Amino acid sequence: MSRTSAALEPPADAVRPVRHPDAPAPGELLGAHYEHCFGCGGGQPHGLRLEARAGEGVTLTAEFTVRPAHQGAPGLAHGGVLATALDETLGSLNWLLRKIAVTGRLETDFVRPVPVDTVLHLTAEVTAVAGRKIWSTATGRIGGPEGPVAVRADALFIEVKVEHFIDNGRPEEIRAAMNDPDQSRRARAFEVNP
Ligand SMILES: CCCCCCCCCC(=O)SCCNC(=O)CCNC(=O)[C@H](O)C(C)(C)COP(=O)(O)OP(=O)(O)OC[C@H]1O[C@@H](n2cnc3c(N)ncnc32)[C@H](O)[C@@H]1OP(=O)(O)O
Repeated sequence: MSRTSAALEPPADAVRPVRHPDAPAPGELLGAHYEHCFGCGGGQPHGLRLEARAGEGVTLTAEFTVRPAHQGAPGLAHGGVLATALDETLGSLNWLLRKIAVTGRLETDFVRPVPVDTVLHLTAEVTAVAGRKIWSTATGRIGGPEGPVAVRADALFIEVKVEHFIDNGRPEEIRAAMNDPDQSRRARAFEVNP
């Protein structure tokens, strides 16, 4: 299978990622970073409700159960939904670095069809960092954490300042997120150091 594009090959001067000292302990559930996130929030009726758990180093595991609302072909997960699960999993890794970053590029291989009711078992890790760029990779398996690979992705995240969201997001949601009395939830909505 073809490997990814040149933009997803870290340069020679890229460095190994460093887990932030305040990152959640290995095994700890990350929880939703924002209630209305389609990938992980509980406030989206048809959202993925993906659950990610910190791993060792800058790695994590995640699970997503394909529901009927996630179909593309009859009885099968939509490819865009699977890409969303990969994007959410990869995006969650940045919480272990305590960096605010958005997806710049996401390249996905769809290896096997994923039926409704299947649990997709994901693993992900940051592979390299250079300046504002963060390279990461994820794999999704079915039939169990050691089952056959169904999807995989490589990605480049770009670190941004919190103003990225404040300046570009719809004011209504930005205001609501910033006025959340819970400081930790307020911070996590934008993945900012609390
Ligand atoms: C907040 C919490 C999130 C928690 C998890 C959520 C998981 C889901 C994650 C997402 O889905 S985030 C939403 C989807 N992504 C976006 O909406 C991003 C939209 N794009 C942008 O806002 C800008 O294009 C971006 C911030 C990514 C880059 O713009 P900048 O003006 O800041 O950067 P610039 O264009 O100067 O590029 C900086 C470097 O990155 C490189 N780069 C930027 N975009 C790239 C790209 N798409 N592909 C490859 N390289 C890219 C660029 O070539 C350059 O490399 P060099 O430094 O080596 O010159």
